[in-house]
Amino acid sequence: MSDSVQPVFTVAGIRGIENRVMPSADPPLMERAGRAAAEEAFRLTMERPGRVLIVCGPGNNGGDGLVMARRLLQAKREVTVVFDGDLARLPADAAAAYVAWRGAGGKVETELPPPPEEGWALIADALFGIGLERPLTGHYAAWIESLNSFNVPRLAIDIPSGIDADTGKVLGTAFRATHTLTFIALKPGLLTLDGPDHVGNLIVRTLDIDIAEHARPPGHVIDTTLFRDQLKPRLNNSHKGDFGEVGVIGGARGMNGAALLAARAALKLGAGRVLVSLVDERAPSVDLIQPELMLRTPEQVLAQANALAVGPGLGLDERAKAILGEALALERPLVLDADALTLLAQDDDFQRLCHDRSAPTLITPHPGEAGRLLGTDPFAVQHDRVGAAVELSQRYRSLVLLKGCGSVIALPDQRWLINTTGHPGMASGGMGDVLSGLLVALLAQRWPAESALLAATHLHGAAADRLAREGVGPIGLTAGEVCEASRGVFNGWIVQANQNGH
Ligand SMILES: NC(=O)C1=CN([C@@H]2O[C@H](COP(=O)(O)OP(=O)(O)OC[C@H]3O[C@@H](n4cnc5c(N)ncnc54)[C@H](O)[C@@H]3O)[C@@H](O)[C@H]2O)[C@@H](O)CC1
Ligand SMILES: Nc1ncnc2c1ncn2[C@@H]1O[C@H](COP(=O)(O)OP(=O)(O)O)[C@@H](O)[C@H]1O
Ligand SMILES: [K+]
Repeated sequence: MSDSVQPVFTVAGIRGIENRVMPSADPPLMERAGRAAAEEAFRLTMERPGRVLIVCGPGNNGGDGLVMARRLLQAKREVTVVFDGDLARLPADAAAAYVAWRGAGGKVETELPPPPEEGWALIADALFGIGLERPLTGHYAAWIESLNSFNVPRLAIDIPSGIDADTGKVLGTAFRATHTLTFIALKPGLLTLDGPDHVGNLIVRTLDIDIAEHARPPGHVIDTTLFRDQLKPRLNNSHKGDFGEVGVIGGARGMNGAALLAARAALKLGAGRVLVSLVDERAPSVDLIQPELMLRTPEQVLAQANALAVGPGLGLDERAKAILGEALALERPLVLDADALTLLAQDDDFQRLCHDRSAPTLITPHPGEAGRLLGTDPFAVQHDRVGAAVELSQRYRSLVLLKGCGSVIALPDQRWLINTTGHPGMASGGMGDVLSGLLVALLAQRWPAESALLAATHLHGAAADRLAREGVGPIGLTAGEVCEASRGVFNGWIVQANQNGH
């Protein structure tokens, strides 16, 4: 894994690093964290200096806030600290931070005071960090609701209070930050589910810890360096046979478009030839918008394609089952999406076939499909997206993409990655079909399965992000537009990856 790729740690992993580093850390980690938070406060209030409100909780997150407060006070800034915890039960570092704050002449409020006449210059949330262990209720919840109502910069220390650091779930209520300064490394909860709606601009401060020296990260954030080796310009002396033959099977009655979208996406991402089978006897025999596509029977597609995507709009009938069975028996890279996943979830024989394959299987469920595949429901999946993706990968011996806000990829060796491209404008019909098409195009071009899944996932979101920047969406963005834009983004990546002689 390249050094520049951002590591992601669960709470257990962060605690492990803390335990190894803390005993000999000089200056202590809390001093470093508080100083980093004070620096961020200076930056955020540069244009509008004024009184900073820091709300501190009963654990070490509160300690970070108290160090931050002391640093600001020592720099002659006006600071209001709110803390109503039990001094006797403060952890040692936080208790020391409290004593130092009082020693520096700092005062402590036990209730949220009204803002000064000119308003708060900044609100810092140091209530709860990675130690949150149950939903916020009572006065803490009321404080958070009140803090969220101020239209000023709102800085979360380590993680917005109320967000579960491992899952991104809101526990009760959660601070809505404009900025989050997180320590040591990223946590999954900042990147997936409700996290992204609460963190604002995300800043990581490692606190001068060389993480690689202390732990192997279980997760990473996807970026283009992870598949840069595959981003090669084509040789001049190439022909279409070099770029594979994609097969897409789906598109039952009323769902023709799903398979056509996937097939068009495969074409736009450079597959040499794209065969598509619409399992609807009355389907057209040509795609007049994209006549380059070759419409064939399922049998022809299964026989010919060197990588297959099965499922978009496939339906759930006997014919669909027969096609899925045959596709699983072929030792070629296989993307299963949509109805193929529902069929897989229902049938032990399919599951056995899937488990025994030696060619890569890539499954791309949304939380509903993932729930079926795991025998649970979408709520259980969303409750722990990373855990669900890893479990799916193990159970189905597949590479898994669990879609949604902060898509999670899990690999059979238990590594996982989170994708940060994309936006809620993508929550519209056909988006997943386009992703399947992008993915199968890379597989047909003989990309390794892992690189193909990372690249297609990242590209799909990056294309949607580019469109939104250009005013195409987020609202009203269509899957077909993402398909078109993916081509441009991908070609740009190839140019970029091959500059400077790489
Ligand atoms: N341990 C260390 O040395 C360092 C810790 N750091 C900070 O410390 C944080 C973790 O500290 P802690 O482990 O003390 O955890 P927190 O400060 O996040 O919170 C733990 C405290 O909150 C209570 N609590 C949890 N959920 C609650 C709820 N819903 N309602 C009311 N009380 C609740 C717990 O009983 C405990 O007293 C990190 O997020 C980071 O900000 C940093 O200073 C870096 C170094
Ligand atoms: N809120 C969101 N943020 C980021 N990406 C999203 C969001 N909602 C949907 N997407 C992406 O859009 C795609 C939707 O796929 P899917 O649910 O299978 O749609 P469909 O079944 O209509 O094809 C996935 O890649 C998903 O990750
Ligand atoms: K916090």
